[in-house]
Amino acid sequence: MIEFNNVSKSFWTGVQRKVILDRASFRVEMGRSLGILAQNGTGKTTLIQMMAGLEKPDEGTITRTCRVSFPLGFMGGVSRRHSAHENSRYIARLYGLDPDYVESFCRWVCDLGEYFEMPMSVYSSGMKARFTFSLMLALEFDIYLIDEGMPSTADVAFNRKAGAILRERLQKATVVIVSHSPQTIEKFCKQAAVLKNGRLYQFDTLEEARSLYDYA
Ligand SMILES: Nc1ncnc2c1ncn2[C@@H]1O[C@H](COP(=O)(O)OP(=O)(O)OP(=O)(O)O)[C@@H](O)[C@H]1O
Repeated sequence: MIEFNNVSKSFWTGVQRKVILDRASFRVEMGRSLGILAQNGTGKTTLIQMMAGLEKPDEGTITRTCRVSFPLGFMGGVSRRHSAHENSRYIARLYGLDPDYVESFCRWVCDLGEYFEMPMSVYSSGMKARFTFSLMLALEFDIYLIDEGMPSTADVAFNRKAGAILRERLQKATVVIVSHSPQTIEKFCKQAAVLKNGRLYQFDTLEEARSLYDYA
């Protein structure tokens, strides 16, 4: 479970205060994947980073009682000077997992060919996205955090493979996806919420969430 209790978060831009959350309280329960709809620039990334513990709230508390992933696409902990091969083994050791398993899983999922042995600094953004996505799937989490759906890669074969693995993983794990697109959310979640004006409005169905979202 991830619980937000009276959480506020805002940024001072030098001109105005940009409010992301205003004393918001809500829960993400295990086994109930949640899609959060929000317009661009309203705080999707900030919210998911708070869930992961990468961004601190200004006020209130965030409690995690299970294994919560880093957000999909997050490059922290990955060294650009090292290859995907080295990074996957290193991260496996940090998480107490078998480096051979994590390396071979990532090698298979991201399908980078000879680039798997080259420093990540030479990867394209699509290659980096493929590697961090495969790494997230290789590690065992109870809740997976995903910012804007699948990695931004034009590689159709990868998208299909990664999507299939994610759907299989979701039979046991829970996912939180933040997106501006209801189409992205409906692929993975039945329950949905809308982030708007510093509040998170939770609904039982995506249709209900959509009616508030479309009204905006
Ligand atoms: N450190 C910061 N200082 C000032 N403003 C910030 C900071 N971080 C984020 N913001 C602003 O807060 C708002 C929310 O940012 P965030 O990246 O969470 O939004 P988002 O919904 O993920 O955006 P997008 O859809 O464009 O990726 C944006 O207006 C952004 O410019």
